[in-house]
Amino acid sequence: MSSYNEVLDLNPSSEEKNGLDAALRPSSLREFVGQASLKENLHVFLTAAKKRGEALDHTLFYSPPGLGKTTLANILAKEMGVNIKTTSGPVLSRPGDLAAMLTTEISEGDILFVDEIHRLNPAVEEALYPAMEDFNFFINTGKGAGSTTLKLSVPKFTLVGATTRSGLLTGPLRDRFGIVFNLNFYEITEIADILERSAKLLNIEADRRGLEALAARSRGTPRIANRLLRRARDFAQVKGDGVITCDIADIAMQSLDIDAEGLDTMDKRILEALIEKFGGGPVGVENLAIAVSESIDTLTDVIEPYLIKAGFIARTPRGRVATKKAYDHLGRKSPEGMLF
Ligand SMILES: Nc1ncnc2c1ncn2[C@@H]1O[C@H](COP(=O)(O)OP(=O)(O)OP(=O)(O)O)[C@@H](O)[C@H]1O
Repeated sequence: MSSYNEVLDLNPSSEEKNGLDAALRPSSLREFVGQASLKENLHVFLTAAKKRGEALDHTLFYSPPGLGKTTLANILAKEMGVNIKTTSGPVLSRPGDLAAMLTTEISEGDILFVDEIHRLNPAVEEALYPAMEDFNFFINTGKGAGSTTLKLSVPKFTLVGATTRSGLLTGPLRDRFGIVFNLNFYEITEIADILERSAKLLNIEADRRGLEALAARSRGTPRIANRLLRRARDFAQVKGDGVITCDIADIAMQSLDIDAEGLDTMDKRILEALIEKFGGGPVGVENLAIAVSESIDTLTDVIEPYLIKAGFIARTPRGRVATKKAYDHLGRKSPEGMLF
């Protein structure tokens, strides 16, 4: 269990993914805010595939959690006018699970969305290669000398994979995706636009400055923004007149221990450890994780990407270092002649 602030914890429960996330998910590329060049390219690839009457090429989305990979997979299905079947790397534990899905639940042109695709079992991953390439699936039956291999044809489907880092995928799997997109953290104005849409859908009253104040603390991440919106609504109803204003946003964020840069106590503990225990670094991620009692995966995939993007931590070949911005943010004097 992560000790990370609940509101900022990016690993959503399945209730959240199927509940709030799903309710607020845009259903067309037009409604999807931000990621301009990705949208433009995706629009071209979708239109071309539709014109040719073919399935879309296998597509990989990678980004830190909560930036819209699942949303885009669903949009692809809607825009192509096909069905989507959703699963995840850890759930597809045996090649037989994949065979069953591809032969009974998927039709020509459909999308198979595999979240956390980097967590596929190697045997399933190997079975996936010929399915992606030639739409064949090989099943081994029996053992030893009596074993045979059955070849099944599967419908021409599109595999859409999602992962937090493309480097987590094996080379052979990555090479089989014709389309690969990285989603970036969103700008504050884009997050404020997303919040405006969410506020309308959830019937929440808010003014633009209030939404911008929330957006500034959302770590460039729509999932966090939508959560902060709901928490701020509680404060607006109890401490104000129901409208989320800048003041209400400030009160809500202070109560949740989220500072003006969107950092919480865990972020600050990481920066403090980096500066105090490791003299500002460089330090390996393993030692940093131990120092703050957090898992290496959560630190590298969930917490650190934003701290790097926001300029608090720099990654060097010798490890992580605290930047001048980190020293300033914590009110510490930075060493003379800092490089970052
Ligand atoms: N560009 C966007 N415009 C509007 N809403 C967005 C956008 N991107 C994400 N969201 C909203 O943010 C929430 C989280 O998005 P989503 O579940 O697609 O993220 P994800 O990258 O798949 O996360 P994870 O990696 O944890 O599975 C959803 O409610 C979604 O509607």
